[in-house]
Amino acid sequence: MLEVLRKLAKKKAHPPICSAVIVAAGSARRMEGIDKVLAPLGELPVLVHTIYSFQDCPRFDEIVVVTREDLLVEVSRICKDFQLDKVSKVVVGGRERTDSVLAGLREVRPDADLIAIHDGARPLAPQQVLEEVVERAAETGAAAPAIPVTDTVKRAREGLIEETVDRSELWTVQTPQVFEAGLIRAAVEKAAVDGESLTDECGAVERLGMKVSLTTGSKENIKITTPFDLILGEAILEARVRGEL
Ligand SMILES: Nc1ccn([C@@H]2O[C@H](COP(=O)(O)OP(=O)(O)OP(=O)(O)O)[C@@H](O)[C@H]2O)c(=O)n1
Ligand SMILES: C[C@](O)(CO)[C@H](O)COP(=O)(O)O
Repeated sequence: MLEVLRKLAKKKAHPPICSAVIVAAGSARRMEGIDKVLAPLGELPVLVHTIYSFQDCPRFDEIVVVTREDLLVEVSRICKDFQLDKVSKVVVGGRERTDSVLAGLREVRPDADLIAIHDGARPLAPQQVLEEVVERAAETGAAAPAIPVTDTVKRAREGLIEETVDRSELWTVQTPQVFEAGLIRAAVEKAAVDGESLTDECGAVERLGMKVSLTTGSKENIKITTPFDLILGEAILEARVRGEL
């Protein structure tokens, strides 16, 4: 089935229509009271950096932003004020990540060939990461950026090491994760029906028994998870201004 879709996509005269769903409807429990998607990073809110990455990337035709109900008006205003004209919809997410992804998928244009799911809390994804992951997904149907684990990894219980885990096959996976439109819709809908709580969308596709290709991630593509990540984000932006990154 996937093979057939792939061949059909290749036959299309146009480059794949690509939509991005940016999920920003979380409650930022690990941020010690900071509303991370609206927190300032450099001169701009985190979410504006995130949306700009996709606005600037010629591969993307449309952006759907998923937000919390209490931020709907503010996020819609921000998209207008910053002239983020690829944003076609701003919609309300749900309690679990999967609910938010589903809410976004429902608003994606029906003729999209590829859909990228990206964390609103990843504001600094380099263009090269976006380009490569879209290109690979167009070839294989599913791709995600990742970086190899470099620390030694231990499995521990109650503060005591039980074993050293072989890290040679371990990767930390990032977003955007890009999929053929039919595949990601089917995978996330099934995860929701099954009540699966997933931390990323590759997980939903893996559960269908499908393979996801890894592409080159970036250490700059941090996820703002704790307040310390805002300090890291500022340092990355400053290094970019100095031309060091
Ligand atoms: N129900 C949810 C949960 C998460 N997200 C989004 O998924 C991304 C990655 O999630 P995470 O970093 O865990 O964000 P939060 O869920 O907000 O953080 P926490 O787990 O600390 O509460 C974020 O952009 C977040 O807004 C979402 O849209 N809807
Ligand atoms: C999707 C993700 O960013 C990939 O690394 C990550 O799994 C999100 O995890 P979180 O627990 O919701 O922060």
